[in-house]
Amino acid sequence: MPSITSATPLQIDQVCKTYCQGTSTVHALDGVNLTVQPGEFVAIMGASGSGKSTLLHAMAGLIQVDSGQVVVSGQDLSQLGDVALTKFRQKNLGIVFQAYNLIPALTAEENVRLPATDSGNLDDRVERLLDRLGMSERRSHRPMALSGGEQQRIAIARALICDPAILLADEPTGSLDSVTGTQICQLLRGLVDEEQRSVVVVTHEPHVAMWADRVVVMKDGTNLAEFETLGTRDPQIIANRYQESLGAEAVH
Ligand SMILES: Nc1ncnc2c1ncn2[C@@H]1O[C@H](COP(=O)(O)OP(=O)(O)OP(=O)(O)O)[C@@H](O)[C@H]1O
Repeated sequence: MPSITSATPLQIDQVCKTYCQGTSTVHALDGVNLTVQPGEFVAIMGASGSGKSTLLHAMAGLIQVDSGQVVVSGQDLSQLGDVALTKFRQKNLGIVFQAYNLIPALTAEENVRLPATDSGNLDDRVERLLDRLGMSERRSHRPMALSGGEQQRIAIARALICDPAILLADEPTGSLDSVTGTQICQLLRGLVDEEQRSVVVVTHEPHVAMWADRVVVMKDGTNLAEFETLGTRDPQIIANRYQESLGAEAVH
């Protein structure tokens, strides 16, 4: 296992999570290992039910794992109580969901400001983010008056307001048309290339995964295989590599 340093944004070591419902038991995560480097863009692919969202939620500290370690920027999340975990998450992780999860009663700008924990330079940070995401002109609109792509831009701005080193996104383009989805992927790529953030995206889509540096393939709660994209922006190549990976042995 690579050594954990505070500079390693994300280290997942032998993580297991089991759900029990009635008499049935689901091993949603079954010994997952994953390290995400600074300035790396990782896509997590896999069939429905393979454990992708559970893994992302474990990385975000949104669920407790049964065993194994989730270490974010040198901090083992299991060592934090609820309040400390919430504060740590706000400062160190940005999280984006398929459904945007904006507060309907607040304007776009108010949604972006909402998670800010310190007021230092807040106006400047909001301005820069709205500008960076091309949303300055739409700042006074409520979510209902924004397109899906605009809502996702605001959700990304909100996720970045505390300047986290890591952005986690669960199917961020799942509700968008392909042109808007590509714009969001380019934006995420820019956060890696221009700002050296680490980005982890859960996706079913090769045309989303192709923007990553590395694709991790999940199957039955394990990280079955992984491959580097080597800068190809060809979804067919990614789809072929993904299919080949499903025939591969587990990475452990
Ligand atoms: N809260 C829960 N309670 C019970 N079972 C759960 C819960 N969350 C996830 N599971 C189960 O764990 C397994 C993995 O689910 P998960 O949502 O991580 O898969 P996924 O790969 O993200 O699927 P999809 O692509 O359909 O979103 C599935 O069998 C799912 O039914």
